[in-house]
Amino acid sequence: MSKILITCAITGSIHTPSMSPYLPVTADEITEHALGAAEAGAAILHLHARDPATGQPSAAPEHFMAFLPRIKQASDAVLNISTGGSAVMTLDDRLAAPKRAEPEMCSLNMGTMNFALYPAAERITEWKHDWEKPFLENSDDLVFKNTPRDMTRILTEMGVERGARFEFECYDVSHLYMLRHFADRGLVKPPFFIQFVFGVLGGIGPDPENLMHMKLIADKLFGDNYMFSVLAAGRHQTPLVTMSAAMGGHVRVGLEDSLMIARGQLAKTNAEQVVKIRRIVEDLGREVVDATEARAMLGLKG
Ligand SMILES: C[C@H](N)CC(=O)CC(=O)O
Ligand SMILES: [Zn+2]
Repeated sequence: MSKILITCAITGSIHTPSMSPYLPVTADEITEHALGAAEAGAAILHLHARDPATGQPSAAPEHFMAFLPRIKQASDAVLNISTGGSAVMTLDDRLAAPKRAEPEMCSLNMGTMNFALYPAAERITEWKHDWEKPFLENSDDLVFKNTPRDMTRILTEMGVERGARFEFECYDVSHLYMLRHFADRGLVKPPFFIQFVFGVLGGIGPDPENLMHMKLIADKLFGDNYMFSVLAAGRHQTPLVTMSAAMGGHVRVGLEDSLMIARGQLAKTNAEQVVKIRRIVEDLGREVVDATEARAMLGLKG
């Protein structure tokens, strides 16, 4: 089986500080977690920022620039900056930091969808910050917006104008057809790095049959011109990313996607999840690629 690419998503914009004392929030914490994940074998670091005082998801370029140069200086890992940000942010907000940082890679969510986080609120009894409870509870009426016009703008301003390549986040089969549409329009060039996303309430369910189906349709739409990776939320993370590795795919882990390292046990670092998945994929006979190989595989600007 081919070599395997590990992505680590360091902090995200879904989990909140009251869910885990180990969620990195400050620039120091995000830098430390990112370097630890890279050291453990993650070739790509997927990055969001937070307000260091409150832990609230932030689009502010200064919050990103407080850790990006430090990570870049200390590691050759590929930096992948989110353009998804958080569903409560405008597109201008979401693009501010990526346009400022001009990274090699950005994420791109391939559609508009419900993004329900409120079930998580029901498990929390003590809140660290006032913003957390309303943020989670109001997600029952939250829409993550990425219309074809929004996606065209992101592809143009980050891809065409700044040379970034993309982690295409596909939360459903329909998102694969949307990517095909943009490929037919020549706005994206192969090889396509497609992240199958499972377990977000509003997207496709975290079932192995859905992973098989997503791959079946991606094979049909993109032939050999794509690589797939899998991420899955919470307790679905290890089973589904392991399945991806067994199917010849790539994997994404990190505290953005799951706060756990085992049933009922919080992960203390992002690196712990990278070490765990690395052991599993190497036991499956896969060879983990480093950042240089990842750049060659994905055709990054370096
Ligand atoms: C489910 C993940 N939060 C997908 C994600 O990482 C989206 C993005 O940042 O653009
Ligand atoms: Zn993200």
